[in-house]
Amino acid sequence: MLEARLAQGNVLKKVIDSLRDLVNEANFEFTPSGITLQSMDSAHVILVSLLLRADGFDNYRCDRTIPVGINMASLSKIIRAAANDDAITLRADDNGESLNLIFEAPNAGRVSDYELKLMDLDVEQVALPDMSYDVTVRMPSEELQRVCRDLSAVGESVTINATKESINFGVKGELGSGSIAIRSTAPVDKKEGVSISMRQPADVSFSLKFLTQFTKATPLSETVRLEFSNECPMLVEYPIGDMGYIRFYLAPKVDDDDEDKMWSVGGDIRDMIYGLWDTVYDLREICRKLGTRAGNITPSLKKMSPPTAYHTSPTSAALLGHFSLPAVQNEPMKTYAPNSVERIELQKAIKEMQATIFTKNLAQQEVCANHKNMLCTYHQASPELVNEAIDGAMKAKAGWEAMPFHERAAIFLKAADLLSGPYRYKMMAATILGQGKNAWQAEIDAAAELIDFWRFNCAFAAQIYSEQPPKNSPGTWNRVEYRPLEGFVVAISPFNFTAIGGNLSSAPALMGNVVLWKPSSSAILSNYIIHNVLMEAGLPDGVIQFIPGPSASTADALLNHPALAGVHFTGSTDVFKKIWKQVGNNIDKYHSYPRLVGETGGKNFHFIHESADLPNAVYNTIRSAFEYQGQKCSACSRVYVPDSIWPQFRELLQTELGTITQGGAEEFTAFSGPVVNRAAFDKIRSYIEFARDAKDAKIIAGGKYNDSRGYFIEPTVIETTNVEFKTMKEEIFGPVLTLHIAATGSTYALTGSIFAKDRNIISHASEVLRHAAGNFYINDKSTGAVVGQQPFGGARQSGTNDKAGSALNLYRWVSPRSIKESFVPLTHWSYPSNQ
Ligand SMILES: NC(=O)c1ccc[n+]([C@@H]2O[C@H](COP(=O)([O-])OP(=O)(O)OC[C@H]3O[C@@H](n4cnc5c(N)ncnc54)[C@H](O)[C@@H]3O)[C@@H](O)[C@H]2O)c1
Ligand SMILES: N[C@@H](CCC=O)C(=O)O
Repeated sequence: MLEARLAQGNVLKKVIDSLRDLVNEANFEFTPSGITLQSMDSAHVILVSLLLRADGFDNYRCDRTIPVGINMASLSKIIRAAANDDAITLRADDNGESLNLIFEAPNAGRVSDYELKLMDLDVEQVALPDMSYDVTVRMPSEELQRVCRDLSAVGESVTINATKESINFGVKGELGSGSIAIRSTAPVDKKEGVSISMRQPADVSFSLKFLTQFTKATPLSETVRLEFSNECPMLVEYPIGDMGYIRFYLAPKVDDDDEDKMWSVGGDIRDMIYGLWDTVYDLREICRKLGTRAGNITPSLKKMSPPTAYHTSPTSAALLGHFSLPAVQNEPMKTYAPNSVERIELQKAIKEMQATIFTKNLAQQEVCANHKNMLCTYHQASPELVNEAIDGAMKAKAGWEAMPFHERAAIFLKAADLLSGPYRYKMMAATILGQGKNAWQAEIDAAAELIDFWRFNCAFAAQIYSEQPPKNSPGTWNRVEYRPLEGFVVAISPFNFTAIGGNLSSAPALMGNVVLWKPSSSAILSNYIIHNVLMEAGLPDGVIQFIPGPSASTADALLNHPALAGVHFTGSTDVFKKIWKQVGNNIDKYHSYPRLVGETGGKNFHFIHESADLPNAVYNTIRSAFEYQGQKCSACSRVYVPDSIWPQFRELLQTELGTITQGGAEEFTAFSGPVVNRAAFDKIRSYIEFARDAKDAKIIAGGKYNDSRGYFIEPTVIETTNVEFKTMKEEIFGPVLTLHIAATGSTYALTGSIFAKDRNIISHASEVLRHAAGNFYINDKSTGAVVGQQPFGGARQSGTNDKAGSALNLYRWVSPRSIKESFVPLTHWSYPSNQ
């Protein structure tokens, strides 16, 4: 139910008058806090936004949001019947079928009652970014009206620029040209006169027709505010007393020669606004690239509505029950067999992504199976922007920390369901195209594992929160509270698992931390989709800040900040060591000791005993070494085969490798695909060439590569007689396997497998290899850990072994507080022994 009364009904008349020619049909929203309207013209050149606050009405009551679809011409006809000094009352029922307009003469001698039929409109709403512009001008609204009227006589478009002294309007047309300069007469903080504030110059060009139409709002306000930056929609705002405003946004004129320019999208204001959102994290960076200045959209940070006020309202933080989470199960995996529904849906998603995402310019993430195509354009954060993102996260911290656990968990459980359902194929398509996985590998990673991370982590977190001291002395109550860390957590993720990006960022967030997430430049699109899914699931703005950027400078900005409380890293050993050293060097700067969690490289082994089931050992070795082109940290890259079974092992391996198919995203039957990028291709190739030239090694399978279309490298097997051979020790991270007949130790200790039937051997190997692998397999391949089944992580140079997908990992993101409460007051300070 809405009832809104305005004694000065004339204001409403003027509002409708100013909108009449610009808006045909629109949804007004009547909300408890006021009336709003947003409308865009059909050509998407202008956007109108109206706000009338509830407290500006003499009487206002609205219990819930009611969208009211109105034909403006009809409304305008009715409202014209109100005299200028009439009071106007608007009344609408919840059913939204009609709107009553009641006009009362001042002495109540006349009361007119009209009923306007409402429409059911499906109108697109655009979320408007809160940006600040390079130039802000406040001037008398009549002056702007005059400028538009005068210049319209000469031409159709107006150029506007400003100096500190004046704002200048110029026009050119068939009959000649003209210009008007309006001088600055007042300081910026004064309401009268003309004031100009300028961060940097801007020179913009707009349609005069629309600008002139905007000036129909002149009777509403003595002043008007113009805000503009190059290549951005201009804002023209007429305040409506203290009650609200009418804002007009106008797309700049498009220069036809300029089609390749990022924002010259046919002058479409909707696309521009979406563009602003898309780039909200790094707008200034793009602008710098474009040689333009779009002012400082304060990145994601402004996008943040004020943090949800859990911390300000004691009742909203009340937890009035111990909620059991829904039981969690591993995500059932789909098979992608020929003609299955999932195969058809995934093929469709891959096609759609290829059709809509490839761009011809500013490309950064390639399609690795066809590197001429770019998967997405993305923009990199500058160090200043990273600092703003940190500030934004820190602003969101209090509200997030205070949100009860079951509310936080609900967000991640919902994200899991969104990914299991509507986002599954889109996420997989981005992983397939951008990171070079085939359907099954993408299913394992981008669907199942990430869903499992989100669901199981909620269950692990619930288990942690329920762990309480087992004992209480008489008259006391002991409790433990699992506080998030003081400061922010940095997540730095690798290219090779979409799920890892999602877990690195969301595990600390689930425990109440705010997170700055720097994704890998080779996994941008899939990781961006993860962020979108989390936002759609209800993650409050600012809690996880997604900040793609150049590795070193972004990491520097993050790691040098005094509020750094933790690093959740997965990637290569060298990079993690660098991070560790950097944190060590900065130790005096930080407010606390940052937690360092890093899962890093591996040199994973298959140990084949002569009692092994040979085909099982060979097939598992092929899967582990060559699925996803050996680009799993767990991939087998060295195999020990005793002399006695070597000929049979070798023969079967070579025969099977001869049947392996290789291809790109759409080739569902291909077992093997491309490696991720040029750097990986070159690195792997150099190892193959090293082996080809070596005296103590020979290539016994594969060894060819081709980067003419995508980064393809054949599954390659090197046999060596040197147990210390380079490819036996260094992580190659590609489809290259080295075989030797004797085992040796390694600085890495991530995964490893023993293949044997002899139980004594299995038992003995498990014993002696205890520290050789954080994930140890018996008669199974060294890859493919499943969340909730085999917590994952390695030791030695392979990482801190904090076991992703387990409670062990989540413990790293909390700082427990022990609380003891005494119920019985002391009656004296002395102890009995003092008597
Ligand atoms: N142990 C595990 O659980 C696990 C899982 C997946 C991948 N990995 C390892 O990751 C590596 C492959 O992934 P990758 O190529 O993306 O790794 P990488 O080390 O090149 O990059 C990982 C992340 O670190 C960032 N980075 C690069 N240089 C940096 C610097 N100087 N400071 C801070 N950050 C920097 C990258 O931009 C990326 O986001 C392999 O070594 C693999 O074994 C390990
Ligand atoms: N957890 C994955 C590896 C992740 C690293 O790339 C596996 O067990 O294969």
